[in-house]
Amino acid sequence: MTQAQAKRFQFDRQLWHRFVETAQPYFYPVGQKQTRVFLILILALMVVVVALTLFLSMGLTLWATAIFPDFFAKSGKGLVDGVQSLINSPAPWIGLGALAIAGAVFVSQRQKLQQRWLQWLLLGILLSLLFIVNGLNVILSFVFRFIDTALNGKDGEVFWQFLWIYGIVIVVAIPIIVAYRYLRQKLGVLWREWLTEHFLGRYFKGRSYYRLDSNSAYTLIDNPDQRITQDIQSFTGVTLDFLLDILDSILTLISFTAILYSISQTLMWGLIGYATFGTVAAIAIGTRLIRINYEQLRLEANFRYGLVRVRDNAESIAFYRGERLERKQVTERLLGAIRNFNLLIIWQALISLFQLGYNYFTRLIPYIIIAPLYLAGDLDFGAIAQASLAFGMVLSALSLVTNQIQNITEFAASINRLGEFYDALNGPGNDRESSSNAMVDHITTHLGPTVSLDNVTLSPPHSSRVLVRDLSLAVDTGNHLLIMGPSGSGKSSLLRAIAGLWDSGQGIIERPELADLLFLPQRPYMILGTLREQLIYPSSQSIADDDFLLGTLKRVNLSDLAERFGGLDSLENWSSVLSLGEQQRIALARVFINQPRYAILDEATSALDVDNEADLYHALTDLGTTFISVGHRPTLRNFHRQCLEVQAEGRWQLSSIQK
Ligand SMILES: Nc1ncnc2c1ncn2[C@@H]1O[C@H](COP(=O)(O)OP(=O)(O)OP(=O)(O)O)[C@@H](O)[C@H]1O
Repeated sequence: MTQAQAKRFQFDRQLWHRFVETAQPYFYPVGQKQTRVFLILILALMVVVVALTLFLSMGLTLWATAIFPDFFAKSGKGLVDGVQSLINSPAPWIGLGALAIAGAVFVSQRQKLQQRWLQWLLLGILLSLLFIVNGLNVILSFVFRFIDTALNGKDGEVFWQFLWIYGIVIVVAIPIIVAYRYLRQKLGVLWREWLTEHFLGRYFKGRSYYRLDSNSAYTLIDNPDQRITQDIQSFTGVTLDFLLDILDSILTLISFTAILYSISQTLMWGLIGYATFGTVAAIAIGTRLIRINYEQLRLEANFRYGLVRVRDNAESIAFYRGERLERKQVTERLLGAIRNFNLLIIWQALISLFQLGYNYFTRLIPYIIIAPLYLAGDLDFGAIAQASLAFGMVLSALSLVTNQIQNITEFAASINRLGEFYDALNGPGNDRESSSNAMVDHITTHLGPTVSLDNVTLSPPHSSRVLVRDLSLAVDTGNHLLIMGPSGSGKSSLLRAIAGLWDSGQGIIERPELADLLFLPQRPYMILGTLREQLIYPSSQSIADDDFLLGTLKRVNLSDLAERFGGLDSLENWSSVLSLGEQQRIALARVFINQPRYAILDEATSALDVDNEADLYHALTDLGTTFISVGHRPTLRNFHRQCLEVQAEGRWQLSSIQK
């Protein structure tokens, strides 16, 4: 593994940048220095939530005191006094000031936050619910303390009173907790939908899906499908989980550390030291897991793709009776995933060993420290249980990283996969730059009224082999060109260069906008959709009425097709229910329907009989479309005006065809 590769699997700045690049856009535009503003906005949101919760809890306490004055006078005196002194302190004014500042921060960013208010609102509600759940936990810790102490002191009245309070708190808490969980998932789903669209937009823009060449041995981006599906889903879900868990831990720390501090300072400081040690150790062990998790995601995706290929090529495999080899290949992919998984569970076991030791051992500590205080009469009985509860809460808050290290490393792996993908999608030619071909010049494409090539030398990607050297030709309107030559000489490659798919080499290609050209590739491509969508492809909206579509089917000799399958809106797996010749005729029908200025036909009639082929070429000539065809049959010469013969080692010969 190179040093650069090893760097992909560390907790470092690059991982942080990748995380921010992927996570931020849903909430705030990404760009230079924008992350700071984004973090300030999160802080402002927290300030709003804290201030509102402060006012809410003060208001609720005053309201409850007015309704149950006797109870609060007897049992809740401390709380009422606390709230009264809070009201008389500068806290409410500070709260109001903080609210105003936080509000101003949001207002100042309103333009950049356009269409992003829903996510901020949901995040705000989630944070508020989180605060409330935390507050309820603190109340419960006191309720139990009073229950235990009342039991120990045999005070029946107080005992029953607090049992009632417990019941009431639970009735309030359950719907809040359920709403909190629901909203957390809801925000995750909305975010996933947005982020997936965001990636899909880039994946299809500038033909990135082709440029990434994800099935090639040179690719940096394997299995984009898995990155767009599984990686994004886990990214959004886990980011929210972690964000809220971290905030929850901070709140728990603030509320329960105060309780713990009031019971025993030694216990609190010891705990903080212990948790710091645990976190550092967990990160050190966990770093190794990032790479293993990354590999696991890749190998699982390879395995799944192996099976998808079998499904897509079922008929060819069945003809060849290639089951044994296919099964062997799929099994090898499975074994690759299993081997890595075995490594993963060994490391997980090692981490569990550390985590369990860490967690079990600490359970004893509060008793060891608190019991002597109780036995000496310095603490009431309920304080022991409260101290253990507070200790447990603070410990779990401080041990977030230690306890979640496996999930964190899985998360880091998916951040890396998404980050790499994002970089590759955003930087045109990023992957090409890293290839050995980086020094080779590129063919330049200009827009012009007709197709012409000027001194074009063309090579396949990642190769120094020359397919054609210094080729110049012009295909003016109506001056149809036929390209011939031995198999593998570079005929289809020339078409790829005209389409802008390949640009390794030199020279200039002039062509109209791609929207004015229609390429029919060598292997007919049938989309997933209805017969109508099939015919109008690559247009996505209806560009012709039913009569025209049925007339075109007749023109390409498929007049019974619509009837055979139940109309233009019938849905089939067209690539398996149509013969190759029928698929080629559907592809030609697309030329009649879309009526491009140039049709580029790569052996597009190779599966048709000679008469059918002649009919279709005559119809194409009548249409007024200029065509460039690649083919082997000598009869094709009858329909073209010039012929390019591609020969070995980059040589070629251009001649006009005399009628
Ligand atoms: N993605 C690729 N990377 C590297 N080389 C490629 C790639 N695709 C095709 N080639 C090579 O480029 C050469 C030209 O391929 P091309 O498809 O243009 O041949 P062709 O003349 O159209 O052949 P045929 O008549 O058999 O369709 C072939 O030797 C092929 O192996």
